[in-house]
Amino acid sequence: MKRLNSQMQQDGAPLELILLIRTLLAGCKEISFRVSQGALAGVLGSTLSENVQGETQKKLDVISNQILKDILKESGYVKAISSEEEDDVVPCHPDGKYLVSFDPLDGSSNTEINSLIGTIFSIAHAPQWMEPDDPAAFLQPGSQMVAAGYVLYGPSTMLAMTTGKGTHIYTLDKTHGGFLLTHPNIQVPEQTAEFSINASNQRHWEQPIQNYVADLLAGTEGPREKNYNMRWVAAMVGDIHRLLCRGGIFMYPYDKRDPGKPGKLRLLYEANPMAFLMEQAGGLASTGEGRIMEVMPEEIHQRVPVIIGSKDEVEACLSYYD
Ligand SMILES: O=P(O)(O)OC[C@H]1O[C@](O)(COP(=O)(O)O)[C@@H](O)[C@@H]1O
Ligand SMILES: [Mg+2]
Ligand SMILES: [Mg+2]
Repeated sequence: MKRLNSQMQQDGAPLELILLIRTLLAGCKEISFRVSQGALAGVLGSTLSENVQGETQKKLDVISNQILKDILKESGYVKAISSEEEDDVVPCHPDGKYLVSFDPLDGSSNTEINSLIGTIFSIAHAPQWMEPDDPAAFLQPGSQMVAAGYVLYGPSTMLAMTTGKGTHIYTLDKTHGGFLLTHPNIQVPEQTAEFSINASNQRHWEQPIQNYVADLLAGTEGPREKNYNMRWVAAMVGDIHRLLCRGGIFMYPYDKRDPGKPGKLRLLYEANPMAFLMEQAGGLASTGEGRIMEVMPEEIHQRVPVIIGSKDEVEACLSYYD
């Protein structure tokens, strides 16, 4: 079975990017071990401190963030980091060629119930003019990413990654510690009968999503003339993994609760990397108004609405916005 290294070489990734990704994944392997220890490691539960987004941090969030930060700072390949768990940009090496954005632990409320969680990351070039502590360099559209992916900590630890030449899924062989290519060049089915949305927010949704979901729920008696099933992992990383494996549509739409928060998910380290993976697998990723990867970020923790998944179904959803 092919190893991660040879697939990245075959896809034409430059050596320094390959070395950076290997470093990042060494951190993820350590997170995978910590996560698998669960309550035994004494790492679960809340620290009762709040992160920049006002959510209570779980200890594993803090630990995962520290692991990735330390390993990337020491590597020399990275000029600066932006992380869900850091208020500001973290300066690294002045000569580092890359910028890394990550959500160290996505779906962290799932840690308490031993359910799916993961790390999401995106990598872009660091401009030469940039000072390592300057957040401005992170404000580039997702179309500038050179690599993106996630590591899913489930019954097995899996990596989904793209360097712009297709999306590949690897499985961590825990006997020797390497990621092996188990699902090369995946293609998301264009059609689906499965959708994911947190329906408890329904009263807050904007009208196009209200109308679209109502038509899905109407099943064979409605205009879509087919019955849909619903799935919700409560961790974007788990929902997107299901979509990559068998298709579907995932939505965290704009809702009317707080005009300052256009959606829940963060552009740099949640929406953009998932959009890159999805597009490279033949799917689509939109805000409802345009392609996620073309959104120009205004700040590093910016939130965006997300409509992502099987091509025909995302297009059907977007037709409600016309
Ligand atoms: O079920 P909810 O509360 O609507 O939120 C679920 C969403 O929140 C998130 O967990 C946010 O990620 P974090 O755990 O990194 O804050 C997404 O992964 C997920 O899709
Ligand atoms: Mg998250
Ligand atoms: Mg998180």
